[in-house]
Amino acid sequence: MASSCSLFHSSLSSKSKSKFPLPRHQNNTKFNRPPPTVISCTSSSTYDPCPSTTSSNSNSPSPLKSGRLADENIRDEARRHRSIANNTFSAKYVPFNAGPDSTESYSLDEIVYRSLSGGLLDVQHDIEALKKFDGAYWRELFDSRVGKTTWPYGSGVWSKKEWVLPEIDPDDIVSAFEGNSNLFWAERYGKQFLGMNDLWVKHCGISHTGSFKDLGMTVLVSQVNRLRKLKRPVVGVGCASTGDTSAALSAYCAAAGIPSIVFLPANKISIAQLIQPIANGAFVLSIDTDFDGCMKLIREVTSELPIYLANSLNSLRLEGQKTAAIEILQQFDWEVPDWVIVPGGNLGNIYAFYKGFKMCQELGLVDREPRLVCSQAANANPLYLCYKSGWIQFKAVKANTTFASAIQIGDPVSIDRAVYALKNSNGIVEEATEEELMDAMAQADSTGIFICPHTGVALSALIKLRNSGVIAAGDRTVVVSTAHGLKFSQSKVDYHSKKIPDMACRFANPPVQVKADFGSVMDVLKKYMGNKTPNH
Ligand SMILES: Cc1ncc(COP(=O)(O)O)c(C=O)c1O
Ligand SMILES: N[C@@H](CCOP(=O)(O)O)C(=O)O
Repeated sequence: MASSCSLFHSSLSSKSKSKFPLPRHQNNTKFNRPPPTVISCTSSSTYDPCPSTTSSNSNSPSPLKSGRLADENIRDEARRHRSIANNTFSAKYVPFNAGPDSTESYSLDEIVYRSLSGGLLDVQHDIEALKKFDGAYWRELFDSRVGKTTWPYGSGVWSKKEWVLPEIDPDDIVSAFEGNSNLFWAERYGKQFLGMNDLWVKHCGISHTGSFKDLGMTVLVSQVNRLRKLKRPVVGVGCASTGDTSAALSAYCAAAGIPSIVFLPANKISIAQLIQPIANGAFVLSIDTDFDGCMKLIREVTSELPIYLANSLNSLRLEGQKTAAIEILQQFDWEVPDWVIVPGGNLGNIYAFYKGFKMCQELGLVDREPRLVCSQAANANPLYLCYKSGWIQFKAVKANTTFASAIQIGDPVSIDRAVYALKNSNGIVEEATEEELMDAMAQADSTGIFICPHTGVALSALIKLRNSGVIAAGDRTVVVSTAHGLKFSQSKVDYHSKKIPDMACRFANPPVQVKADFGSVMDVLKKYMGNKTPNH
């Protein structure tokens, strides 16, 4: 979108003591409540998902107040505890939605993105091993790790490590303690604009690089770190991006000292997004095409060169992203909301949410799943069109320019995953015009939220479903905010400048130009205050 900001020429411009040691799954006993004892370091056949503070070395320096030894950092500490852990959980790649007869599978240490038939892959966990622990066990384990700095559980993703990458050594993990993002009650927005009392925004954009992509990228880059230590041929990690995947990839790679290569569609992402990989030292290619063109190129390149593919075609990413769903349940004290609304582009995230909710139900943490809504920009709406055809026909589209630039995607790689997630959650797909999404963003911002345009797309879906009565006033509804509004400030500048062609910008709030003298300022303020009533 062209920038027209004449109005803005000035300054607008555990150390947790092992709470749950020694589940007795070796003899198949279902472990309902954590026993009160502390883990024994001599027990070689036990698994301690939550490391204790007990030192395995009696000659070690005495613990600091924090429980860490005097010369230890948090990684050292995790390493010391690792000797007492015997991991019994595992995961592997299988063809996505494979039938019960399929025997095709791959170790997560293999470099593979597609099944033999060319279809998508999925990370399949050993659910039977996880089921040896009941829902109460998992709920309490996950709850016990929130708000700590214990490596790696201080991360909202790695606090669910057993369900994410159970076999990775904590020493290989690359984490910025992502996740644990704010789920906030949109009280005024809900009441004023939608007559709702139980509307929530899951702020995944309040994150290390400003979007939900951090959740998946910590997992992918950690696995790459492991692969490189295993001497697998991975010289660098690459992605095509509309700006958020590239930001996350470059940051996590930079933290681990791994080269990153990003393919960006020239002039189609925000300045804030563009500068992120540049600043993080990625090799940035600005390519004269759109995202779908970049995606095609990176797929070709990664099949020729030892560059590991970091887009969500790679199912590892979704293992991290699914933790946002688990987190939502956790934040509601394991109560299930009625609706979760997610903006969709390449369509990995809607499946990740489905998978997170599904695992919680399957493993007994909750008894049902929410209904999912995926919302697209009308200018890039292939999933919406497929839904409207009764799921009969999917056709890629040429994505047109949208203020929701991170979802300007016409040929989503995870279309099959998205259709599966929506069909199995009694889901709905909606779309939003440019005016709808920008108005929704402006209204939400006016209640103090400051969302990105993609979240405006999700809110537009909510508005439509409320107006049609599909979502009821009392339904507990979560809108997933996928990126930080500050990454997309130019779209807000354009809107509040009222300079967007063919858009009324009904909720614009342009600044008032005023002379630098007391009288002029007083005149303007009196006029402004005359319209307000005192609120006693
Ligand atoms: C900010 C933002 N919101 C939503 C999405 C859509 O996520 P997905 O591609 O997983 O559908 C993306 C990326 O595509 C994004 O960057
Ligand atoms: N919005 C994404 C598009 C690519 O999605 P991915 O999840 O497949 O990496 C981005 O920011 O690049």
